[in-house]
Amino acid sequence: MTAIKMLRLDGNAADFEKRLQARLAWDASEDLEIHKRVLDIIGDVRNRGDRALIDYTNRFDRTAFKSGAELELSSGELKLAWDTLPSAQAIALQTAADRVSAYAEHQKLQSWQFTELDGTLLGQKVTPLDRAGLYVPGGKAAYPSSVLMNAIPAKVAGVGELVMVVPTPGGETNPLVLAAAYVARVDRVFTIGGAQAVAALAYGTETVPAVDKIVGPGNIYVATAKKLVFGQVGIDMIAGPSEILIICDGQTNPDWIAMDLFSQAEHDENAQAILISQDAVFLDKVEASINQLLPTMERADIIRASLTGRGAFIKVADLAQAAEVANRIAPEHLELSVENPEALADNIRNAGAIFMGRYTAEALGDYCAGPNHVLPTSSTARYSSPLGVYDFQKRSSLINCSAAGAHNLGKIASVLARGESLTAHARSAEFRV
Ligand SMILES: NC(=O)c1ccc[n+]([C@@H]2O[C@H](COP(=O)([O-])OP(=O)(O)OC[C@H]3O[C@@H](n4cnc5c(N)ncnc54)[C@H](O)[C@@H]3O)[C@@H](O)[C@H]2O)c1
Ligand SMILES: N[C@H](CO)Cc1c[nH]c[nH+]1
Ligand SMILES: [Zn+2]
Repeated sequence: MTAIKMLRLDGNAADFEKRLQARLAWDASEDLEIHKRVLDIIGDVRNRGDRALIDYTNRFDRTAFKSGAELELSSGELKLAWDTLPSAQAIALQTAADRVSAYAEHQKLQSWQFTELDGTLLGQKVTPLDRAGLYVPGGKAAYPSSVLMNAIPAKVAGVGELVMVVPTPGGETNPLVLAAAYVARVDRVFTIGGAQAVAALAYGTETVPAVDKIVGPGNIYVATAKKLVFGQVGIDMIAGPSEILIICDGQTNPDWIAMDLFSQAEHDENAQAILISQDAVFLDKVEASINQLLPTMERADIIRASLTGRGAFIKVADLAQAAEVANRIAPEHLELSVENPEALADNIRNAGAIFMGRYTAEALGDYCAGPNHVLPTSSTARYSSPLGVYDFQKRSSLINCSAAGAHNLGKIASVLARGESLTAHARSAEFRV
């Protein structure tokens, strides 16, 4: 096995910015081809409904479904999966679900209103979505934890109906995924994936009900489909390959840091794992740990491809510069493996989730710490936030004018409406003055 040599970047080099951006760039060379293929799939599912859904599912997931009804799992199947789960798994799943739920309760938006002096009431009414679609990835790996992370905030928000889709390659259902759907009280589960599942959720078929919003991560076909159906339905975000950025002061066990980098690299050949330190000798030690630990990993090939293709070690002058670089990268996950993580966190503006201190492995957040693991990737943490209860709630403005309020506001509206030459607007307001 050839040793991995991590790409080294120097934060003070003249070409640093250029080299960093090149490393962060997400290869979009195939995008147009995939875009076209996904558009075709969506169009076909819209036109032919279940028939197209079944054809694509059988083709891409190597299944042999004949009718739409076969695509749905019964509530009995979900319960059976839960009832027959080994007790250690059942306890872990339930504990994780309880923690995710307790955290989500803090995120609930509440309706509010206030009354003005003339008796006019203004406010905002918060309403859960009627029906949400949850995409749970299932191509290369099964993700029971993603079931919890997507479904629980929706339930806490009070969504009327939760419809989950998950591909079952080769027709194999994953018991832990089904048990997670049971624990999270998902209402309906369909064994479909990819762009065809997203299209079915967006437009509905004879079997799959159309939803109001689709959430959840997935591969490039899923992400592209979500982009294309946006507008017909809401979407949470376009989640790209997993990312981890670690800032370490050089005092954490290098094996821990190497394994934390592996933890996200093992998701995908395109996952991104980056380490920043002011200590060049420590970077060497972590590289040695990587090479020592890699042969012990089950997903060594994926980790190797990820680290060599998209990983990097960045040497900076000090932790202040490390924070600056992290803000530019705006990673999905940021570990602050330093002596005083609170002080460093004060300087962080852009990150999906911040894991503070040497003991806070990112993996804990993936499963059971409580915060959601569906997070903004590809630098989108500059402007977006983790999946949460608020993604399943919408807001309506409330206006209830008293007679006095209608009089006061009517005069203002009239002037502005006439300024826009919108006479009906003006007269509608004036009638009440
Ligand atoms: N951000 C997060 O929170 C999070 C969580 C879990 C997983 N992930 C990511 O989600 C992704 C999951 O990807 P996956 O592939 O394992 O599962 P997936 O469920 O996203 O994709 C599988 C589906 O892709 C479709 N597909 C495969 N090849 C195709 C082709 N040639 N043409 C058309 N459709 C095709 C098939 O329909 C298949 O059902 C990974 O990148 C992983 O890192 C992210
Ligand atoms: N790290 C992933 C999000 O990037 C979530 C996950 C699920 N299972 C393990 N990890
Ligand atoms: Zn993970």
